[in-house]
Amino acid sequence: MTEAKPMQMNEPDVHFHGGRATGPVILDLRNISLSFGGVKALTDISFDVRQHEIRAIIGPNGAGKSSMLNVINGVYRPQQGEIVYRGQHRKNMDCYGAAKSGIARTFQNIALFKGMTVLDNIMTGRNLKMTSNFLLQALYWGPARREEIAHRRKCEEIIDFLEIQHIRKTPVGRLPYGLQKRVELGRALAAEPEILLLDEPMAGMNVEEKQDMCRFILDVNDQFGTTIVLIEHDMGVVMDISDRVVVLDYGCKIGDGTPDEVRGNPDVIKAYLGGDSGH
Ligand SMILES: Nc1ncnc2c1ncn2[C@@H]1O[C@H](COP(=O)(O)OP(=O)(O)OP(=O)(O)O)[C@@H](O)[C@H]1O
Repeated sequence: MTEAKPMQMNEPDVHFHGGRATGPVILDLRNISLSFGGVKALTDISFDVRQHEIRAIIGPNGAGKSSMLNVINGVYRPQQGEIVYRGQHRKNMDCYGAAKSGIARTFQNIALFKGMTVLDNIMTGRNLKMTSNFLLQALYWGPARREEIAHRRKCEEIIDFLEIQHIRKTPVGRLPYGLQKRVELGRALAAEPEILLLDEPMAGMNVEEKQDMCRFILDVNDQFGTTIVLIEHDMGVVMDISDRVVVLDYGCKIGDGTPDEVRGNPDVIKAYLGGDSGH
């Protein structure tokens, strides 16, 4: 994979959160409102994401977290507000366009091809990068063959990085849940995204699996320079790995800042302790 240039201390617009450097704003969500019929999923939400940042979105069930990720990757179009991505006002972008522009995501419920091997699942993440036409691919001839070899090499690099060499030929459906989540991360990484959206990457994992996943998220961010936006319910994980945290409740933003700032925010404490959110 292409390694990111290390962030220079004297670059303009470089910020430090918890000792790690983040760059200028890469994604700016301004006054986003989204409803489904009478249900207001998001009301006037604004926050930004800096390059190379690990940005968490937290909040009780039904707070609007997944809807927010779906707005970022073009699955939902908000009725109000604007999205500025890499300095450009993004209009009418669907999820294909978002993926093409460098935004990849994983899902709350694993969305892999269970009968296919780990390697083949990760290869599906390269689809957008494939340039040779269908006929050449079918004939497996010339440029198509060279291209496929290059894509496979990239996938093997990801497999090594995620330490899943031993299961590369195993059908995904036979793997334990924690490893399936890791394969899903691998598929998203295969697209070489600039921004990676992770929807509850640790859900359903045991402590050891969570530790592994945390390490991989930090390594992806560190070694490839990938900006990460994640939804996570495990507060220990969120507070440990995030640079900044945005807190939603009933579709409204009630907190935004460093883990320490958010931890001390009375509205956040009330949302988590005052209601029956179950967290
Ligand atoms: N496709 C949809 N159609 C109708 N209502 C929806 C849809 N998607 C989300 N909602 C509603 O929008 C609100 C926010 O839901 P969302 O799934 O974004 O919350 P969440 O914070 O991700 O919750 P959870 O932690 O339970 O995953 C909820 O009231 C939900 O019922």
